[in-house]
Amino acid sequence: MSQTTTVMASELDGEAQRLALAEIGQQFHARTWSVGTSSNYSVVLDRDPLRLLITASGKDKGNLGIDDFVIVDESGQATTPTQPKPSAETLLHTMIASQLGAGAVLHTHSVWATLLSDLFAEEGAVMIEGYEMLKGLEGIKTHEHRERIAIVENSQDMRTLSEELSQRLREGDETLRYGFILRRHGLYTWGKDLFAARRHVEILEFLFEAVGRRLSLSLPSTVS
Ligand SMILES: CSCCC(=O)C(=O)COP(=O)(O)O
Ligand SMILES: [Zn+2]
Repeated sequence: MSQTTTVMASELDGEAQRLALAEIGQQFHARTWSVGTSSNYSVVLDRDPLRLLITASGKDKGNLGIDDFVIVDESGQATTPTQPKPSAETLLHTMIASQLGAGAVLHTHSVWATLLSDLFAEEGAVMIEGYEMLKGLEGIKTHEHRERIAIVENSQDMRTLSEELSQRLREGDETLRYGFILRRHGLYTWGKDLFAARRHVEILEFLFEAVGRRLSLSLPSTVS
């Protein structure tokens, strides 16, 4: 095989993206955001038609191998029959990638996001205000900002869940600008590429922990 053919074959198969997602799994596992088999990660390989590289279902996210991924199409189906079973939550990834044009989607299961999603379920969002780290979210330029991150009731019915979220996104729901937390489940966030999506996970998980610890310490929630 010529050098050009080798490069093209490895791009099609997403080898570099597999390694990048495996590294993210190791890092998120070490941060306790992706322990056990929790979480799933995806990156867009091709846009037209959509080809998404996503973690296979039930894999240890701290120890992903090169074959622990699946290439799926826009409907969440594996593009070839010999691949492992894609994540049970694939439809959320394909919806976000196609509807928002996200280049990567990352889902984590941190303790703080899980607890806050329960605590603020009735409000329908976690409110974050006044923290410098908000500037790590795409487009936010000052700490003098209030962001509300949606809390969505958890479900095992991914088709209904992705349709519900798709509808809210079409309506321009501002609490879905950077992501959402499935109640008692975990965070979904995304970005124009893997770097931006990873940054959003790191920033949001920091902010959730800050809000959670502030409440645990009974510190006032008002910004001065
Ligand atoms: C113990 S994790 C439960 C399933 C889940 O929420 C998750 O994120 C992993 O599911 P997958 O099918 O992507 O392995
Ligand atoms: Zn999950």
